[in-house]
Amino acid sequence: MMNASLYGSIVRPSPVIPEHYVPCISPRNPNRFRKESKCISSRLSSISALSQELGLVSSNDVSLQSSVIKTTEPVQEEEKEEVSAEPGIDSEVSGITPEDKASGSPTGAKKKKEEQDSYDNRFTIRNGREVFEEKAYLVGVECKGDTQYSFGIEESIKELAQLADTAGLMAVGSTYQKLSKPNPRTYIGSGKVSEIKSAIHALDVETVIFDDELSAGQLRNLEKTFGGDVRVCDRTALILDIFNQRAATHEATLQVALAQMEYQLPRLTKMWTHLERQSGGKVKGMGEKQIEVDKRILRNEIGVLKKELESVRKHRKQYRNRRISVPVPVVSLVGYTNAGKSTLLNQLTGADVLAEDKLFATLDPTTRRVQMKNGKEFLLTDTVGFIQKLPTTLIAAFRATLEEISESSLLVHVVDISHPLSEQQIDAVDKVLSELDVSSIPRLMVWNKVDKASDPLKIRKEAEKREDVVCISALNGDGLPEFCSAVQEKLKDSMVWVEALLPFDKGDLLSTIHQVGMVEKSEYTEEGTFIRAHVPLRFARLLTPMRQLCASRP
Ligand SMILES: Nc1nc2c(ncn2[C@@H]2O[C@H](COP(=O)(O)OP(=O)(O)OP(=O)(O)O)[C@@H](O)[C@H]2O)c(=O)[nH]1
Ligand SMILES: [Mg+2]
Repeated sequence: MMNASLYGSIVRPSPVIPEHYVPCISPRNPNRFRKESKCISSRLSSISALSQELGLVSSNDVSLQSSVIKTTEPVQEEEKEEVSAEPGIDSEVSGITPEDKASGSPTGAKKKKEEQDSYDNRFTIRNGREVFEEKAYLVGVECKGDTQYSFGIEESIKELAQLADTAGLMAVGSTYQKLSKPNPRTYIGSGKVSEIKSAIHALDVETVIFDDELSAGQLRNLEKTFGGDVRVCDRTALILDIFNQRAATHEATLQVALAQMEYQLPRLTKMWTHLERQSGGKVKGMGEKQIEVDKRILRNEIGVLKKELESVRKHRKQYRNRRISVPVPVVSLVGYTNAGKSTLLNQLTGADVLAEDKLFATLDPTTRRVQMKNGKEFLLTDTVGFIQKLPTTLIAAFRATLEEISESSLLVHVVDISHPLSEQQIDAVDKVLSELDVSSIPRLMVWNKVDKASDPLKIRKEAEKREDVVCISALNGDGLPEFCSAVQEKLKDSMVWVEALLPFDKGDLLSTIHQVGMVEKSEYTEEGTFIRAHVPLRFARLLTPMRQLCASRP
């Protein structure tokens, strides 16, 4: 069974794959089994399990030999290499050698016991599930002249560590490299590969996480070089894994499962490696056949998932259409993950959306009605947070959910202004928004967490100078009345100006106009009530006959 862990770790079975197909095995300890263990890597577990179930390859048949490191690939130009370790962690080789561990001496036995104890302590509860806290080593590359991302490499790796923590991994060290372009075989240069290999042994690393998306070949080459039981994954797989852990609704689960499978499809090369290794590299043809079978299974699964998603979305659309028939403007909260969107929704509506200091706390949109003191109201929708280098597969998978955003009357961009990288986070959010069809929707920017900023006064003064910025503290409620007024003002931008004469029997309509529109004049006449107001576009259509009535008024 031990070799099953080779296939990467454990993902919750996709909705279409029966649970018993997916082996849940604690890494590096064949005696520990966890049924719903949710460890890193969205790679291959379900597929390999399926293949085994079908008798295509047996995990028991796969023998693991410790791989010999051969870094024969051409050396990539390495302009500057820098190593950093997490605070308190030395990325140099530590005192304990594998030989010590294996020794049967009394100190060896004591060490072994300590190791077992610390191993046991690494099972923690994340997102309501027990996960094994794998030791992860983080690797980044800064490409010279790459202006695509405004985050610096160190900042990006810090964020990767946060993502790893959210996923339930323990980052034990990190390193990065500045290159003119990534190495096509191993992403990083061969010198850096060797350095990471040393760190893996010294720190007992189980997973190496790269800050950028790796190709199938790069993943395979790195795994081969690092050795059989070290997992290699990238930022995308990590984010997918977090989403997989966090998905709470049927639709989110389906979306994430689909994104994971689409991510896996071009990376299905693992079987080939195993089969090749199994018989001394002479079964290439057979391995390729195997991959084709796997790919076919995966494509079928993707087809089934897409169909299921379609039917779930139909239901949601019907619900949304029902909501649209009520002419209350919809305001969507967008922003970087952890900016405080859910906290704001909770404060304004008394909702109970999970808000916590972790990345991607929210995956599903939640909509609640906000009733203001002046009787006006609007609907507020909380959405999934964005992040720099957001995988395109994920944007595509969540497109339907994000459609909520494109149908809203106003976008409120929530910014964590206390964050040292708030400017960069704003850029990253704008970048994602530019990929969605929302450029015509008015926007309002909210600087949140002013209470946490080092100089709140300076921030407030800066905000005053700018148009469309409101300072708030969603946590303690500061600035929320100003926020609601700013929303009202902004909503005007998406409304149309009407003058209409409402017959007296249309009293309901009149009170709705007062509720959702901005009435400037309301005058009783002999024929009915004459009003001048800004109203939502959908509502203006309802008023068309009365507007004509007004136009024909002498
Ligand atoms: N000090 C302070 N903390 C805040 C404020 N608003 C939110 N927070 C904290 O920031 C963390 C993230 O808040 P969330 O509301 O979950 O953030 P989010 O934008 O919904 O995050 P995702 O769902 O991950 O995209 C939580 O620990 C909140 O308590 C604020 O105004 N001041
Ligand atoms: Mg949230």
